[in-house]
Amino acid sequence: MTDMKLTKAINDCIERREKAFVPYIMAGDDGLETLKKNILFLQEAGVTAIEIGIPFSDPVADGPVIQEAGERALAHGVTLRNVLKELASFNKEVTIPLVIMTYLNPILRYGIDEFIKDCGDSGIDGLIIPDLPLEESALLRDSLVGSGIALIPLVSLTSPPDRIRKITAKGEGFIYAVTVNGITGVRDGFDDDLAAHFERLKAVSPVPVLAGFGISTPEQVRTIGALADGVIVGSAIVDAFHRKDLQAVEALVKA
Ligand SMILES: O=P(O)(O)OC[C@@H](O)[C@@H](O)c1c[nH]c2ccccc12
Repeated sequence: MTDMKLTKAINDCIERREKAFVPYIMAGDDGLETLKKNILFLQEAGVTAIEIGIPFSDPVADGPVIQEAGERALAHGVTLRNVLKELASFNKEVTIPLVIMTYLNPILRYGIDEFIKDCGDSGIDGLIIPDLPLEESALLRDSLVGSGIALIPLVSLTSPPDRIRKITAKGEGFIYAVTVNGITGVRDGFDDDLAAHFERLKAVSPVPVLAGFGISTPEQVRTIGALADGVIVGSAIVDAFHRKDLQAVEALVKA
């Protein structure tokens, strides 16, 4: 599915010889009213799309910065349901694609069909569900047909070639290429083999390939961005918003 809004937005960047930049924010960190403010700020700064994290009690893939942001959001009573409702309230002001990142459990509790319908009303263009393996993805994939919402797969550094082929073949929106083994968070160095890994991924993927995990400085945005079609930055953005350091957010976008 290369005609989805999300894929188009990234392909437009590639055509302009730019890289896609997708920041991750924790929905409702420091209160649900920050959601609109942060999304409109990032849109104004020129990001390609935004990944909106839903706080969850058992965030197995998240490092400390995102875990703590999730705990703050949960303390403010933020749920998948009130995030979608809030997004729907200012949907018309948002022109860039929005992606929801959530673990599977909140979707199952919500009810799959109702969730997908509400995503449509809130202007959601993609889903990242880290604990939904390819083998189980039919669960959602079938209900998503015709919705225009992309199911974005994650590919890890250790995925063997055969699995990479299977995952990318079903890829929608973009491929989320995880650049480190382990949890999200700030990191100093990357695998020497990263360039070759991205070459292999881009060669088989029908949709753009974005790199995420451990990218936290403008310098890393440039070096890792050069290997992929763009980057996803989570912990560094979450941290900068929490410290109200909007200049740091902009520096990452501009890189
Ligand atoms: O925080 P980092 O290292 O910049 O990585 C991005 C990441 O935070 C974001 O995409 C994300 C947050 N939680 C996740 C869980 C799984 C996969 C991805 C994510």
